[in-house]
This record gives sequence, structure tokens and C-alpha cells, in this order.
Amino acid sequence: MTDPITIAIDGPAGSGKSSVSKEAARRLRYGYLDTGAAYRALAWHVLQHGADTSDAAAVVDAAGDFDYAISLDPDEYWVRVGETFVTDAIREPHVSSAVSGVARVPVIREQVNVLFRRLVAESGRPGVIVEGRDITTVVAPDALVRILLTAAPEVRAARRSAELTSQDAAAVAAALHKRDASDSQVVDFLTAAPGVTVVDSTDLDFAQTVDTVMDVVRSGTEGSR
Ligand SMILES: Nc1ncnc2c1ncn2[C@@H]1O[C@H](COP(=O)(O)OP(=O)(O)OP(=O)(O)O)[C@@H](O)[C@H]1O
Ligand SMILES: Nc1ccn([C@@H]2O[C@H](COP(=O)(O)O)[C@@H](O)[C@H]2O)c(=O)n1
Repeated sequence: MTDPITIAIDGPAGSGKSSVSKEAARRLRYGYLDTGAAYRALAWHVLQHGADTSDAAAVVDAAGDFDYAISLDPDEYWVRVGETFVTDAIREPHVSSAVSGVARVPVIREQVNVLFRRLVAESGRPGVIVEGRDITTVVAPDALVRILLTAAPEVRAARRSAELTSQDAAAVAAALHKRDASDSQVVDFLTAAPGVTVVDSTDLDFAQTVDTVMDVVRSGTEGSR
């Protein structure tokens, strides 16, 4: 069996990676792999242990009994740790605030990257859209199509705040920028690596952004199979 086509999409928090990738995967009948979910689920697991994600040893310790599973079906997305479905729990603000601690532990990054490559290879799909922060550069630098999805910081904060209506907009924006600042010390997802196509959605609505990504994918995959 041939390896699935990999479409790599990186970008900062709230740039639209997951929503846009999921919709593009539906249209292409590809799988969709949300790599941030693994970091979030491990952060959730560390917190369940009563530990602190800023403690790298505690993170590595909690990773020892981290039984993680994720669906690559864009129409039936779920995330599980052991027997517990954590699909919504890992989006809670206290997990978002804790996740960067997990992401800065090198051995954890190595372990999840192995998992991501295996999930793609075993997906059984003709292709997989993989989104995160270091997909275009570390996880799948040889992907057929590599995209950096960006939007102006204030636009990303406004979109995120529109989702989290019960929370103060300024606090939502501050949390998003704080997470980007912390994450960008670990991987560079703000500048495009050579060969990576930038899609800036600042002035695009959701449908226009998906269409633009689809155009980049089409031109990159034409004649590949
Ligand atoms: N071009 C767009 N125009 C308007 N809204 C958009 C656009 N792209 C995404 N959105 C909306 O912005 C919000 C954030 O998008 P999404 O959750 O996909 O971002 P993300 O990059 O995956 O964020 P995170 O890294 O924090 O998980 C969602 O409500 C999504 O529907
Ligand atoms: N390739 C990746 C993906 C994610 N992270 C870390 O996970 C956090 C959550 O990611 P979301 O895409 O769900 O926002 C993110 O803030 C990073 O800390 C990563 O390091 N590499």
C-alpha cells in the first residue's frame, strides 16, 4: 500500500488550523490529524495526576501511563485518554494555560512525533491533513503541501473570543498571546520555512480561507497520484 499524501499546516493559536483543516479534509476525503490534541491531552493527564506542567520531570512521569487515542475522521472527531473521552475537556482554559509546559519537554516532543507519523501511515486514507506548530518543519518536512496559516493577532483573538462568549474578551486575548509567546520559544510557527506557502486569513472569511487552502493543496498535489 502506498503511503498517504501528507498535507502539513502550521500556525499560531486561533489562526484557524483545526477548523480549516477539518473542512478541507472533508472535501478531499482525507484524514485529519490535530497534533495539538496530544499535547493538550497530556497536559490534562498531568493535571489529573495533581501535578504541574511546568515540572518537566512530572510531565515525563505522567507520560509513562498516558494511554492516548484520537480519531482521524473529520466527521467524527474525538480524543480519548484511557477510557475517558476528553474531546471537550482539553479545550478548557485551564488546560490551554497549562499545555505549553508539556510542549517544551524535548523527550515528549520526540515521542508524540513518532506517534503522529505512525497515525498518518496507518490511517488507511489516501491522504491526511496534519496541523500543528512544527508539522511543516519537523514532523513532516517532506509533505507534498506545506502551509503556514496566519492571521493578525487581534483578528485571531477576536475569533477565539467569539467562541468563548462566557469569558472576558481581554482575558481571552491575553491568554492566547501568552500561549503563542511561550510556544514560539520552542518552535518557530510565525515565519514560513523555505517552500512553505503562507495563507493569511486576516481579511478572509472562513469559506474563503478554506477555498484558498484547497487551491494550494490542488496545485501542490496535481499529478501526484
Ligand atoms: N477565516 C476565518 N474567518 C472567520 N473565522 C474563522 C476563520 N478561520 C477560523 N475561524 C474561526 O476562528 C476560530 C479559531 O479557529 P480554530 O480553532 O480552527 O483555530 P486554531 O488555529 O486551531 O486554534 P488553536 O491553535 O488555539 O487550537 C474558530 O471559531 C473558527 O471557526
Ligand atoms: N505541533 C504542535 C501542536 C501543538 N503544540 C502545543 O500544543 C498546544 C495546543 O495546540 P492547539 O493547536 O490545540 O492550540 C500549543 O499551544 C502548543 O503548546 C505543539 O507544541 N506542537
